[in-house]
Amino acid sequence: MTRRIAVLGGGISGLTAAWNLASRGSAGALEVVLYEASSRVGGWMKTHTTSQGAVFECGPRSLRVTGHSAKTTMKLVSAIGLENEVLPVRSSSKAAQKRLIYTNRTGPVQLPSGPSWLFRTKPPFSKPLLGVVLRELMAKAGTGDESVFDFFSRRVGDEVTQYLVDPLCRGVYASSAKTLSVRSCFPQLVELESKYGSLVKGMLLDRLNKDATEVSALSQRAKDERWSVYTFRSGLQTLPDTLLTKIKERGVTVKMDQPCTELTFKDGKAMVKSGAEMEVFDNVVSTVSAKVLSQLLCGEQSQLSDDLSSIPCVTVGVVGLEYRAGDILPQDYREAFGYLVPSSESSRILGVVFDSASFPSQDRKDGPSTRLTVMMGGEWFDGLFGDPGSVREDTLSQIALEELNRQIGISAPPSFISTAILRDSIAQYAVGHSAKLDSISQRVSGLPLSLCGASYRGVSVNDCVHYAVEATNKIL
Ligand SMILES: Cc1cc2nc3c(=O)[nH]c(=O)nc-3n(C[C@H](O)[C@H](O)[C@H](O)COP(=O)(O)OP(=O)(O)OC[C@H]3O[C@@H](n4cnc5c(N)ncnc54)[C@H](O)[C@@H]3O)c2cc1C
Ligand SMILES: C=Cc1c2[nH]c(c1C)Cc1[nH]c(c(CCC(=O)O)c1C)Cc1[nH]c(c(C)c1CCC(=O)O)Cc1[nH]c(c(C)c1C=C)C2
Repeated sequence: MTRRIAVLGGGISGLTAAWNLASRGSAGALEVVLYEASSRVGGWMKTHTTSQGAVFECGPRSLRVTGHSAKTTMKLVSAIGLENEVLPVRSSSKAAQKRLIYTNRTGPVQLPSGPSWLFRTKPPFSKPLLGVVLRELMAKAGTGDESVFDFFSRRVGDEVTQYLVDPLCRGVYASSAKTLSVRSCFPQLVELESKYGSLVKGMLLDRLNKDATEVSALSQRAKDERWSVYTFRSGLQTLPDTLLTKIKERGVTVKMDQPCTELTFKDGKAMVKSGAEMEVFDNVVSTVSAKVLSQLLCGEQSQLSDDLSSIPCVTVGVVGLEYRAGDILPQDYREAFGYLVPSSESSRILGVVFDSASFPSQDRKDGPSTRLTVMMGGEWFDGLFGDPGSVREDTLSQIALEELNRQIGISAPPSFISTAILRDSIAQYAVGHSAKLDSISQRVSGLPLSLCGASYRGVSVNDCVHYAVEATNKIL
């Protein structure tokens, strides 16, 4: 008998889920229907190409090659025939090595790299970092879920946490180290602490343990050629666009502009309502955000709905800028990845990506230019700019230009500006997140419902792909 499976959402998680079901399920055994609320696939993955050929990413701009979930993405990239479209950044390049932080006192300075940091005092730090390493080796392990800030202050002290760890939280979760749960945001580090008693010791010893994940030709190439991150020649949207074509070829029904408006369960079946239409399925894979899913469930699942609605998301403002000069950035850090601003600094922006440094081939084709992306808001969006629904895009781009002028002295007018307010775009794994996940998985266990997507176990594209494959493998 044919099993009917609904996938809710056509972002990278939903497309991967549909692809895995359609390519691994035996012929005729599964019927897969994907519901997408909007008129395009990709979700937050969205590329805009100007008429002069410059590529601007509205959401994600590069994918990591290290870690378990990165291998799952590279396997997918190979399986759908995109190997030749990959555009890597090598680890040896300045864009991979030079990541900067900005403080009002120092301006942009390079993040620690290499042994010289151990013995010399370099800004913004007040001492050489050798003392921090020794302290880390001796620090006591913590108990229970704690904030990223508490975990690192205990292990490496407040200064390194403030200038190194907190900016990283802003550059991945758009929020502060004080809000986020270390267990949910950096589970590998908590594991190293509990296994080895020290992160430094753990990182050194763990190198000896081989990752047993099957290595695809692409991840072998990434390893041999020492890639750091990658995108695709025409931008990241190549991935969802290609997945859409491939899932259609494999018989998946894709319902565009058809949001799921209600999800109910009866007698082991799931009923998906979209407007006036209702369809019955044997399983549903939800990849929409926890907040959206909580609104689709009706009265009988009120406790599950409450748990889901307690996983928040923040809004990020993204201002893409192009300048008609190759030397708009100061010489010292022109080739860097970009800079992040710690939460302790007064700044109306989170950080700036120097896109041209990582991917110069995506610059416009008719002469020199520089592409930058200013990221704004996150946890601080409403406090700085007001209600995301009422903020004007040109207000955000004006603030971005003012901060670029104040922070790194760029006063020239850009030749192109693209501004997007991405509402509720980055899930927040606050302290207590893992307890919420336990409660959610208990409540879901009796239902024909699988959950994946950025709300639960990783916000990166790699994690979204990895957990979509894992969730659908369980159904298969
Ligand atoms: C500014 C920004 C920068 C980022 N940078 C990076 C980066 O550099 N590298 C990286 O790895 N990650 C990055 N990320 C994170 C990553 O892009 C996202 O976490 C990931 O794309 C989420 O994918 P998803 O499919 O889980 O969810 P989404 O992209 O949110 O997809 C969900 C889909 O569901 C649809 N939908 C919503 N409601 C319904 C409904 N009722 N019925 C049907 N469909 C519905 C939506 O329209 C959407 O298409 C970034 C994110 C942002 C916002
Ligand atoms: C300033 C805001 C943001 C910038 N990027 C993001 C935000 C909120 C979102 C984001 N960036 C990355 C990821 C995926 C994480 C992963 O595990 O793969 C997400 C959700 C990638 C990333 N960006 C930075 C780091 C250190 C990472 C981790 C992976 C990697 O090493 O490449 C740093 C960084 N992000 C931004 C800037 C300006 C910046 C550093 C200079 C923008």
